[in-house]
Amino acid sequence: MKSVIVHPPSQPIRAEIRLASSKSESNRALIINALTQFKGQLENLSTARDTQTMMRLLQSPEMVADVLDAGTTMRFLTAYFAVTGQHKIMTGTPRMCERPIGILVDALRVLGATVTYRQKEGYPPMELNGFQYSGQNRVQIRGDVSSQYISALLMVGPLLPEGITLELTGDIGSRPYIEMTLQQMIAFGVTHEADWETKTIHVPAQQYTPTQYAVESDWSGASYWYSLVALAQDAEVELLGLKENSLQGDSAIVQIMERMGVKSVYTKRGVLLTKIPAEKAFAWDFTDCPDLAQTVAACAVAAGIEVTMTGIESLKIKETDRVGALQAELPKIGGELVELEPNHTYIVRRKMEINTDALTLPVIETYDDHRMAMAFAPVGMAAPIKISEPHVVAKSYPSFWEDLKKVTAVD
Ligand SMILES: O=C(O)C1=C[C@@H](OP(=O)(O)O)[C@@H](O)[C@H](O)C1
Ligand SMILES: C=C(OP(=O)(O)O)C(=O)O
Repeated sequence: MKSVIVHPPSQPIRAEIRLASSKSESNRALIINALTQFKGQLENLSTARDTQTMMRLLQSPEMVADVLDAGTTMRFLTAYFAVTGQHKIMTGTPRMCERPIGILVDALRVLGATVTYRQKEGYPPMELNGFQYSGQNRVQIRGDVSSQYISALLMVGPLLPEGITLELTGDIGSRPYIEMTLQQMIAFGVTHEADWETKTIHVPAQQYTPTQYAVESDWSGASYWYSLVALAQDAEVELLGLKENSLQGDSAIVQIMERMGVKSVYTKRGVLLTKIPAEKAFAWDFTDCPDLAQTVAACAVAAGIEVTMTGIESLKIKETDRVGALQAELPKIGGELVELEPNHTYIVRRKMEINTDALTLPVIETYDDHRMAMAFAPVGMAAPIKISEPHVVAKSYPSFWEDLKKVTAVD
């Protein structure tokens, strides 16, 4: 289908939604379980394409590992195949081949991996050609480009003869994802010492213990439901399978949405979202939760809330340049994302009322980015909205449109 239209609901929304499970947790669990020779038992793995791709490539005897557009799959598998000495060619979609990987490859080379770039230095595709431990287990690595490089190295760290010591340099982005990695390693019996003052993480050499591990629902996917409740006239939604003490940093959506008009109450089955009054303006730092930025930006414009956003630099190297994509698409719903301080502080706000004329509906382009589609869909609660290339959601939340159809018309 080329596009879908999301219509405002014709009646109050009362719904229970079983979310997709977290692709971040799933992809870590799969790598770690592979390092137990697949002896553990993983439950509730995500149906996300990124996770399905990870499962397929972990089992595949083929030399070419095509990760499609899955960042974690590319970064985690590169470290896994490199350190386990497998001969592989790592590649992906054209966009994946524009997403940098040099920082991870440099670190793997320090440890003893043989890696060659097949096209452009620092970017996929690359060829992995064996591993011989260099005797050097202390690696300096930038923390401000992608935490996925750090997670990838931590997970293979216990296999190295002397473990691994990572010294993170610069600011640390997406830190909760690093902590998620460390917590999942603990769940499989692997210990570490992390000193966040000196930004040093040490994982001694040791073995993973096969474990039964159940993946939580996806808080990033939950964020679209929060936005929907914020924007609908009358809505109560229970999201099943979420926990108060989550490993996922995107559970910060609870605090953000408390300011945008949604109250969260944890239930036995998940979390119940209800409406409360919203603030008119507030500031939020997205350094720890970059995947929430698009949800908040689209919701802010539709709700008429002014949000000062920082910590969104990493958005430029994700599935698309998400800052550019928001700047191109928000004006179609009457909003703008303005850069106040170069590459640092942005403001997102409404400039004019949303167009509700069915004949001239705004068409939101999605740039092969699942989060562009899902972030703009809830705007349909306020006025009809057309979303282009809706199939993009398959990357993380394949049943998104079916779930949305439980509460409103989508055609
Ligand atoms: O480790 C992970 O599972 C992820 C880390 C984040 O990426 P960065 O570390 O590149 O910000 C996040 O944006 C991505 O969706 C998933
Ligand atoms: C950035 C994302 O994923 P990845 O980096 O794993 O492709 C995302 O899911 O928003």
